[in-house]
Parts: sequence; structure tokens; C-alpha cells
Amino acid sequence: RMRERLELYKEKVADQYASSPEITPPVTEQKKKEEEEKKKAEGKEEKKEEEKKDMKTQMVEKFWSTVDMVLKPVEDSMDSVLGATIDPFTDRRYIGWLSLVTLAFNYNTWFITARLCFPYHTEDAIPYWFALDLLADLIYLIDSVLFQSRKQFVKGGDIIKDRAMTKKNYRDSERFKLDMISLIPFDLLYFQFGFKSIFRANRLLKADTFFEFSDRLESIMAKAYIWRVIRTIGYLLFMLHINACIYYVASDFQGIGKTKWVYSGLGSAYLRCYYFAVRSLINIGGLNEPHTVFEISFQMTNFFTGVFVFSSLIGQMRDVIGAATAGQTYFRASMDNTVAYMVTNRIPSLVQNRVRTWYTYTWDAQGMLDESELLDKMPLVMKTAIAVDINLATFQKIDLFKGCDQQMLVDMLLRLKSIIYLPGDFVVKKGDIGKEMYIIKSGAVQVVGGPDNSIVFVTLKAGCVFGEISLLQSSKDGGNRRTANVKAYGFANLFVLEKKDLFDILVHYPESQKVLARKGR
Ligand SMILES: Nc1nc2c(ncn2[C@@H]2O[C@@H]3COP(=O)(O)O[C@H]3[C@H]2O)c(=O)[nH]1
Repeated sequence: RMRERLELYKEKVADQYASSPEITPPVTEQKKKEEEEKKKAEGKEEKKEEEKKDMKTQMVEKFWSTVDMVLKPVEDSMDSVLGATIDPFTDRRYIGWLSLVTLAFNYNTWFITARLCFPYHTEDAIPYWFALDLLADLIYLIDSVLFQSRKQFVKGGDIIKDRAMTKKNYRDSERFKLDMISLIPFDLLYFQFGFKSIFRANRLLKADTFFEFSDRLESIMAKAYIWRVIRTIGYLLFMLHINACIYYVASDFQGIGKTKWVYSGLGSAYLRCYYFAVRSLINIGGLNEPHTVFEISFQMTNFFTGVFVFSSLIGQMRDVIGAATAGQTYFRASMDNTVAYMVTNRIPSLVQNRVRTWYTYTWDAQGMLDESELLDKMPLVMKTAIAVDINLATFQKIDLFKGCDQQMLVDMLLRLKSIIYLPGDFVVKKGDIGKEMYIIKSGAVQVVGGPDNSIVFVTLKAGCVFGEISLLQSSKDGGNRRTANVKAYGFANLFVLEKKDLFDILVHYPESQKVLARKGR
């Protein structure tokens, strides 16, 4: 009885604690056991799940190691040709390969759709289709196994060149999934359902490679707009192709040759349908009138597609060509504005002609009016690389700079501005205050004197410096004045270095400053 009472008491106490959760009940032995058992059971479940996961990852790892083992001889054999990994940004062989994959992809996009809609799977043609399909598939497979898996990538700013890592990166990517799906041989269903191109529709998932090819080609081409125009024309032709396919299907649905609007069944089916698509999408008109509801709806959809989609593609083409000729348009606008300004202000025609000649010559010589505008957007290191590449060799040969610090020369290169003088122009006039010095890039100048500047003291050619005397002399006693007249002989393309820039640089190179001052004296 005592035991029964004790049990009752325990239950009561337990209930009380349950109604007030802030107080934790004393844990009874039994409860402890229950909880331990519960934990054990949970632990077992977790362990089971972990084991399952482990099994899964182990299986995946095993699968990939088997695949790697099989592929290793093939991969290694290509090491000598392709290298352990490929730099996709600069390696031209990779871009060449992408062009082949793009060809295979285009074969699939154009012919899967054409074969789906037109009756092209004739007894005679099937072996050829089969051979071409196999070839395209082989290109897809080689791309995944040998090229994509050894493509270097950037992670947190580092270029990863380790083959195991590049392979893993590819296998973890979305592109890999799409590539693998695109390779599934649904074609085997031919045996069951006959030769139908729809089973190859998954090959179209390789579109990423086409876009990658397009981007990479653009980045290496000197005139990228040519490729952009070709690509946009390709899109237009493909839209027409799809439309031709749909028109044939629509004609087949209505009954070929049944009405005036549908394809008549005469001549080459593809050519006739393509012709219909061109007339209909570009809204040229002159087509046979549609009569049935189906025909009218089809024709109207075509007109609308033509107006909205097709015209936007044509607009895109205009943008591409516009961007390609933007420089020329800017040059023309600048010249026209200047001429208009001169006409308004009644500037003598002699000066007007000289300005026109300057514009035309500058454009012809350097393809832009102000080169420095172009370099302004680049980081300093690139500007330096370009400036050094173009002019350092010329600079090192200049007598005035011999014995000067190399880094000082590089600093000077970065401050140079290019300017063109016309034949007979005075670059420097005797007695003027010298504010800049010049280095001849191309053409020649003459140091002249005498009452009518008819005496030529010296002709200076490309690579010579002038205008330095007044710059390097102190202003005491008018030492900063030009000591002679300098005139352009023919068209002279000069680099200008301003006095302020020169002295800003020389502050950091006292030794070079001494050398130059001595030479100036
Ligand atoms: N005075 C003078 N200047 C010359 C001669 N040959 C080249 N020059 C250059 O003509 C420039 C005229 O301007 P500066 O005096 O600044 O610097 C002068 C020299 O760089 C020459 O024989 N006499």
C-alpha cells in the first residue's frame, strides 16, 4: 500500500511540474532510462543516415575514379598536344576547337528542326544522317572529356591550373549537367520508334559552348563587329528557318496543295517554305491570301512576330554597325561643328582649309582625334605597358636623355601628348616663353632664322628633341625664352611634354635633373 501511495504522490508532483514549465522536475530513474533509450535510438538513426550519405559519396567517388581510370590513357595522350590544362582566355587552339563544337551544335540546331518537320528521313538519306549525327556526337564527347575538364578557372582571384581541380570544377558546374544530358543517346529509341530526329532534341542543350565561342572570338578579334554582324545575320536566318519549318508543318496539317495558301508540293519544299518565311516575316507581302481560320491565325502570328521580334533583330544589327563606326561618326561631327563655327565667325578660307586638312590628316594618321582619351580609362600599369611598348626604344636613343634614370623616362612617357602640325606651321617662335618641349614622333621640323625665316639652321627628324633649351634654363635674365623659330616641314607628328610635368618628375630624380640642366646649359 505504501508503495502505491508513493507512486501516486510521484505522479501528482510530476503533474504539478508539468503545469509550471519554469521548474524542472526531479528526474526519476525510469525517466532517465527512457531518455537514454530515446537518445540511443536517435543516435542510431543519425548514424544510419550518415552511413547512407557516406555510402552515396563513396559510390559517387568510386564511380568517378572508375571513369577517371578508363579515361586516363586518353587524357594523358593529349597532354603533349594540349598541355595539362588550357588557358581559355588566350589559347587559340581552344578557340579553334570551340569553333568545331559550334559547327556540330549548329548542325544539330538546323538539321534536327529541319528533319523533324520536312520529310527528309528517306531510305537513301538515313545512312548519311546517321554518320553525321555520330560525328557531331563524337565532337560533343571529346569536348567534355578532353577540353572542358582541363579548362583553367579563376577562384578568389587565383588562376587554378591543377588538372584535378579543373576537372572537379567542371563536374560541379551546371554546364557539366547540361553537357551530360545533351550526350544521352536517346537515339537508341530509333530501334523502337523508327528514325526520328526528335530523339536528338537534347543535343540542343549544348548552347553554352556556342555562346562561349562567340565571346572568346569577340575578345581576340581586331574587328569584333564583323563577327557580331555575322552572328546577328545567323540569328535572322535561323528565325526564318524555324518559320519555314512551321509553315511546312502547317501546310501538312492543312493538306499539302489543298488550298492556295499552303505549300503547293511543287519544287524544293525547303526553298519554297523559306521563301514564304522571308516574305511573311519581313512583311514584304504579296503572298496568297489565307482563307481558313487556321491560315488567317497563322499568317497574323507571322506578321506580328515579324514586326516585334524580327525588327528588333534588325535594330540590333543597326546598333552593331553603329558602334563599329562610332569613331568615324564622332570625327565627322567634330569636324562639321568646327567648320560650322568657322563659317559663323567668318574665319578666312585659308585658315578654314588648314583646319580641315588638320582634321583629315589626324584622322588618317591615328584613326582618332585624341589618343590620350583612350588610355585614360585604363589602370596605370596598362598605360605604362602600352607607353613603354610604343615609345621607350625611341626615348632611349635621344641624346638629351642619355645618362638619365630609366624610371624617369617611363614617368615622362606617361605624360606625353600627341599633336600634329601642318606643313609650314610654327611650333615654336623665338622670344616666346617656353612652356613645353617636343619630341618628333614622325615627320620633320626645321630650325629657321634670318629676316624672313629663310635660313634653315638644321632639319630635325623623328626621334629628335627640341624646345628644351628655354625649358631647362632658369627664368633669370629672360633665360626661359625661346632661342629660335621652329617650323614644321611637311606633316609633323609630335609628342609634347609640358614644363610643369617635366619638373614634377625631375623633383624625384635629382641626379637626372643635374644631367639635364648641364645639357641645357
Ligand atoms: N638656338 C638654337 N636652337 C636650336 C638649334 N637646333 C635646334 N634648336 C632647338 O630649337 C629650339 C627653340 O626653342 P628653345 O630655345 O626652347 O630650344 C631650341 C632647341 O631645342 C640651334 O642650332 N640653335
